[in-house]
Amino acid sequence: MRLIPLKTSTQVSKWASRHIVDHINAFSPTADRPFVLGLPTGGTPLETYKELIKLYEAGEVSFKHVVTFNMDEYVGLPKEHPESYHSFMHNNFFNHIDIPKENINILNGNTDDHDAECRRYEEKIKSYGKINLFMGGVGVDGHIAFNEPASSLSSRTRIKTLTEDTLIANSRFFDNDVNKVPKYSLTIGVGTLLDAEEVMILVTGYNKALALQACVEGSVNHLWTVSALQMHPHAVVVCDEPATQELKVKTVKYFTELEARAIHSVL
Ligand SMILES: N[C@@H]1[C@@H](O)[C@H](O)[C@@H](COP(=O)(O)O)O[C@@H]1O
Repeated sequence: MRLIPLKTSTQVSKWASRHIVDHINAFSPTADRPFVLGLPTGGTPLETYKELIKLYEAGEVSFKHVVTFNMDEYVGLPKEHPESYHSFMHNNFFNHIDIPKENINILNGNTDDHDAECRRYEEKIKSYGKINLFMGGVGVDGHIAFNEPASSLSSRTRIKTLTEDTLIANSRFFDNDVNKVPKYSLTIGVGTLLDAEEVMILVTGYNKALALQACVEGSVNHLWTVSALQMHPHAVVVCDEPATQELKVKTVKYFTELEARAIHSVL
């Protein structure tokens, strides 16, 4: 695992966006050989999406031959609802770049047959071979996508019940009314995520410090599904200083020295 310990969340977004753009450009995608990018929602990646749009506008990257798969979607929330992950992704990213509509994949949380929809999603990912780079965030309780505590670390795309903690955390997007937050989601599994060629997780803020500790220093444990990243051959965790407050000084020093050049690139 690589840990990139940066100072601020702005640096995290600059590092992450540059990392994505460099990967896409190094891949030289074509219509027949697209770059496959996994994407998250949430507050954390918002700045990274803004940076990616800036890099697109500056002519540094094109998304014409990029295919995307989103991590998750609420069940039963109309696509047009302002807080659906469909709306989030279009408003904050897709509407501002040159990605063709047919290259965008988001789980349909409004189907009658959730299992069939999840199978379809897994098969569509497989039809491209693999996801080249999966970006993600992490929940306060260490969940990745909507793989809540005690999710199987070999899980695939499926329906999940959201925990009370997640309902409370996400109620900030629903008038602070926990009753308005959908109770279920469709989400890629931990196994689906681990199949990606590379996984990059963004962790910012004090409230994510325990999740970062579990991810980097804890043992692999289904109660902190983010810890499954330790099993991945190419996992990169990009964090700001507040998120490191539960890590050992030794851990932070170790990665800071190891990643001095990578850290310097955004200072
Ligand atoms: N399903 C999403 C996750 O993919 C996201 O990582 C998490 C944290 O969101 P935020 O970045 O807003 O803290 O929220 C939701 O639960």
